[in-house]
Amino acid sequence: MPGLPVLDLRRFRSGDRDAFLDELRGAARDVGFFTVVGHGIDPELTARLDDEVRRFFALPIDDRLAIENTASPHFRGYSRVGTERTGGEADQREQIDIGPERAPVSGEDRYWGLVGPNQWPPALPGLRDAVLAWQAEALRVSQEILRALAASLDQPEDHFDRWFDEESHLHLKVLHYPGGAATAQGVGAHKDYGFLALLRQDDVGGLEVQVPGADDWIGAAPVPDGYVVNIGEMLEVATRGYLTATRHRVTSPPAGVDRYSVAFFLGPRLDAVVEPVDLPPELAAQTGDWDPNDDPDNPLLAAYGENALVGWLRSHPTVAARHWS
Ligand SMILES: O=C(O)CCC(=O)C(=O)O
Ligand SMILES: [Fe+2]
Repeated sequence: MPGLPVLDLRRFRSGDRDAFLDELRGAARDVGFFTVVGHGIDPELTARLDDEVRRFFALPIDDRLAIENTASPHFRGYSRVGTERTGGEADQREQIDIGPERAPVSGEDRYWGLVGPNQWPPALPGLRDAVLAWQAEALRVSQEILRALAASLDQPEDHFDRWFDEESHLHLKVLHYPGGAATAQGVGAHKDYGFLALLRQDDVGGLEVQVPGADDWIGAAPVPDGYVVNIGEMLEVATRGYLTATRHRVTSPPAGVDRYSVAFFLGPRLDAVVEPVDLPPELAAQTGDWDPNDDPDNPLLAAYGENALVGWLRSHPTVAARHWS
């Protein structure tokens, strides 16, 4: 089974830059997924993160439920196996949703209600530190990848930078997929919103990607110290479909095997409205008749915040009913 393309990020700042950008553009268009090595994230930091994540999911259920997301109008905190839904079906994973550490704000548009504090587990004080340190590194690496993508489309490197100030809507998920779950749907098929996602996965496997134009799914095989990167819907919109937000899913591990992952989503400011990238003519000629609203179940809306909120309301109905009705 072919895996994902592997790209060494160090080539972006080297004499090999042009060849790297060609490969990056090809991977981001043809697959929408690739594995990045040469990212510079300290393996000791990653090991500390992995350790805290495993400890969290090993806590007694009451300690996990102490930060249940139903207490948070901002969709932050823990959710039990089966409570998150994708494609109308329960996902067989438990998780913590974490966002930027900020106080609530008010604003005319309802999506400002997504801004607010995180919940951290009192029973595991080390988790906060490890997650926030890793989040800063994930932000650094994903912004570097976004700059490389901009350059690969013949734009100035800093083309997207203005959306990513201190109010950017970053999102991180700490995930556990238990083995032998009630169904094979670890997480159902979906695309990610935002610009990019960066994923730390263990060596179990189970992430599968539906390459555009193909019906079958390919496994995103784990690469030691590699991070899986995928294109989000905002980048697909911004490039009129030149870059591809690819559908993906996770199949539950077999009985007796647990899978852990941490996903980081690079989201812009909530009020960011994506403007089309002025693609060079030879790339624009390949976008054809792309239509942002061709999927009626998943309309791509103009303001990022509205797009994000629709996703949250759909995937967490209990939080939606309690805080957003
Ligand atoms: O856990 C994974 O490997 C992927 C998770 C994912 O796709 C998501 O949460 O959006
Ligand atoms: Fe995803």
